[in-house]
Amino acid sequence: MLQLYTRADLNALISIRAGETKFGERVEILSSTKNLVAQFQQSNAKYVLFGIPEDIGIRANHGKPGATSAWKAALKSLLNTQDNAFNKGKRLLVLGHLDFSELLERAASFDENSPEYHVLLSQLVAKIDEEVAYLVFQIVSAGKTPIIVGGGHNNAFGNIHGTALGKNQAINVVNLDAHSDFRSLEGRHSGNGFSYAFKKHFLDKYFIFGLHENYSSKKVFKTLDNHPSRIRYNTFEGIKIRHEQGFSFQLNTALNFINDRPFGVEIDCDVIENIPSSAMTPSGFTANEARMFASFFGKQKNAAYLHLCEAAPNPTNEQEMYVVGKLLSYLITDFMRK
Ligand SMILES: N=CN[C@@H](CCC(=O)O)C(=O)O
Repeated sequence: MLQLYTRADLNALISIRAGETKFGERVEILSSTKNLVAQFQQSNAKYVLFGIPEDIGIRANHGKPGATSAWKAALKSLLNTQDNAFNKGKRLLVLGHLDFSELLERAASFDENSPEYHVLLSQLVAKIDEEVAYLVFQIVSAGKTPIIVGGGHNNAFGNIHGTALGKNQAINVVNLDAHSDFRSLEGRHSGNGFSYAFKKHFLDKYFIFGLHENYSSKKVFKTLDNHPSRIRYNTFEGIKIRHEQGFSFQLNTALNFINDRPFGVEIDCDVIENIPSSAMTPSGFTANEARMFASFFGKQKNAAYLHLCEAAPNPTNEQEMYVVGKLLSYLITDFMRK
């Protein structure tokens, strides 16, 4: 269920300072969930931000839980950036979050040792898919660009589905990720959002940017290689370790591949070095390279949404919450820059 935020909710997160205006003081909000599409249409904001604090898809994919806390960290950090000529709060409508606490409770009640455990979790993920897709559809059909903070990468499926319905056509996606998330159609989880979207014809062309060569199976590579006109990828090792390809050149290669129709922009934080996530890595793109990616694709006319997912800061660790919040807030504001 969509949980809207009031001005008071946002103000409680903002450190107001005399003589300065914080980004959060300028963002738009909504006061009712009625007629969302009409309300979005009336808004002057180009972007609509919402969170998906859940990690059920990650659990269903045998991953390390914890992605529920990224949204809280991101929102606080974003609202406290400065509002200025570069960084304009009025361009963003902060909607709220999809509240899946009931599903999270159900997931926590399942017996991890039961042979049915992952199947039951997948069924909950399919419910999350429906709500994500419906909300994204409403935002996109009102002509706005959703910015979504997860949550697991399972939510790519709802994003692609909702955007395709809102645009009345299959869409393309560029995904900055160590993994393709193109696993088998074995029940929904965070490792198969793109394969399901492809199978259901919501996803036309898919470019994976920065795959880690050690973490995709032969089977997955074979599946990706089976669709050369619709699926392309480069690898982190090819770009950053062996220097076979330049980062900027690859940004343009990916854009040329996906720019023939609206495209989604996905960033899985497990591609960024030392960021707490289900598949945290000491070797990956830097925060600045992820920022370049968000900025580069955010500027494109066909950019239809931004999804930041899989960051999993420990909510009791202030330092982790601070670092992840700041990273996500940079990525959001880079994407929004003109
Ligand atoms: N979305 C992530 N997908 C990775 C899982 C990484 C992990 O959580 O360990 C995958 O399926 O391989």
